[in-house]
Amino acid sequence: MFLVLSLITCCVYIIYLIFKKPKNLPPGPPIYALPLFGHLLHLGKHPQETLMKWCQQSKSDITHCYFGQQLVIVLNNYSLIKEAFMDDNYSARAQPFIFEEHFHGKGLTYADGERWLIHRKFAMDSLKKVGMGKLFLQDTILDELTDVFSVIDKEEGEPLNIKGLLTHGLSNIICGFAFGQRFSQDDKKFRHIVSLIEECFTLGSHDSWITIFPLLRFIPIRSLGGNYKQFSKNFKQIFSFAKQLVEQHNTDNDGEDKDYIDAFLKQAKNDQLSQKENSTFDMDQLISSITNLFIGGTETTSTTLRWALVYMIENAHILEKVQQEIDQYMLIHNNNQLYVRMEDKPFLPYTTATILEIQRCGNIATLGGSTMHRNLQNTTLNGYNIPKNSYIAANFYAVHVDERQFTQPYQFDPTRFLSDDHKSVRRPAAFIPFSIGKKSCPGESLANMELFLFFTNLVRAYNFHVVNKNEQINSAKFYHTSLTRAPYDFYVSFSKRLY
Ligand code: HEM
Repeated sequence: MFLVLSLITCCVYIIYLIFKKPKNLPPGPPIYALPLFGHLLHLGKHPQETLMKWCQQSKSDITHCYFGQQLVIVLNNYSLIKEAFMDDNYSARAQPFIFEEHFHGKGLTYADGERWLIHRKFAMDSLKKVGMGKLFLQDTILDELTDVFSVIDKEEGEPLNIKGLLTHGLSNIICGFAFGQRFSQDDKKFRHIVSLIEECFTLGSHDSWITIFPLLRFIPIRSLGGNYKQFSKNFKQIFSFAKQLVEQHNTDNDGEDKDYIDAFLKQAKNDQLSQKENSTFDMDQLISSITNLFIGGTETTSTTLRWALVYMIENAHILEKVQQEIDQYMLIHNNNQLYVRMEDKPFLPYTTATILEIQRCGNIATLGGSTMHRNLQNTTLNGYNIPKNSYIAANFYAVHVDERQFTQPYQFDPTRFLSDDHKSVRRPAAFIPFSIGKKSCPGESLANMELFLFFTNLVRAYNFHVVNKNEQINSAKFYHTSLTRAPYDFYVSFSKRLY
């Protein structure tokens, strides 16, 4: 009898936990949350688009839903995202199982509180010292571009999937200036690591079965484990690559810090010598931070550049205008210069506006990667209660197609970023591909430099086309959403331009 009563009590308690709902939450979606699964099964292939639709249906820019049992508050407009992300209360990171399991709250992206504050500042300061955001870094980027061009030249006329090539070049930039080592395009081991990162971006997803039922990973049935096993295997190899970077580092350097690893190891030594209690400068923290910077600084920029190719192929008249602007400017002002450089940027407003429009339409930041926040205290937003430890999802996609901010948002039109006389660039506040607030992307200045130098020089040097245009390229359909919103693989052939 006692056993039966205990069982009934347990069941009632579990049902209570499943159905208990905090009071005065933002409106919910038009679909009921399923026990255990929440709304995950209804999010579809492109969650940010579904969430935007749910917001529109509930006529509210803020809604709630459940990823499994986890309450998620979705912010669908710029002012709500700004209000939340400027507030320290929202500065913690969501910890989906697949990341928590690998980072254990260490590194830059998945650390919280004091640890995150210390290491975010340390990383920003030391990366700035070695070049991030500084003009001299462009020479490193242009060296990498030279290598990318030499591979394109070898393949001239042949269909080429530029993804691996771009990702390799961009990883090398962060590896070279931040970690003190670069790898040639022929380096098979590095190529392999880069391909693992690319694969992680496709495999990692917030809505896998493992996220809802982490214990499933112990059941040896492949379909239940989903992509998790491969994702985890890849991550372990990337961590071990980061470890090698540290081990191969020359630690006898007492002079100027040459890179981020140098600066970190020196700080760790100082903390040890001064017997600092609770120092967070340990090996796990270093390896996790390197992995965050390496992964964060690689696929994101490469995916944006692949969107650039997609939009330029779809909008040939815009590509022509960009090429004309660059050709005319370089012919008159910098005829002897091999490459377009950062100093030329103010004189290329149409080209710069085109890059911004590629970022707005490409919308690579999704909810599945490192973009969801978590609030540390119970609070209110827009008059609604936001319980402590909710996941806060900024729907950047919804912001960038919000008609109140961008007229005719589904049209690819760089002139929206130009002043009335088309002579300078204007950036509306609601353009936030790198997010806003204290947790916004620390790699923004590096990414902007890479995008400008890679894009301008690529379209100046080459024309490109797809062999099977109709089948392969379609910005409205031809993409997948996982850790980033990225075009499917496609092949283009390049031909050299005369300029
Ligand atoms: C086009 C390229 C890029 C885009 C669109 C992008 C976008 C973003 C976004 C939206 C976030 C989340 C911000 C938030 O939580 O509010 C983020 C975080 C982050 N990004 Fe980027 N990113 C790019 C390139 C880079 C690069 C080049 C690096 C490396 C230097 C990098 C490193 C990181 C790191 C470490 C974080 C986590 C920051 C933290 O939690 O404090 N990203 N990025």
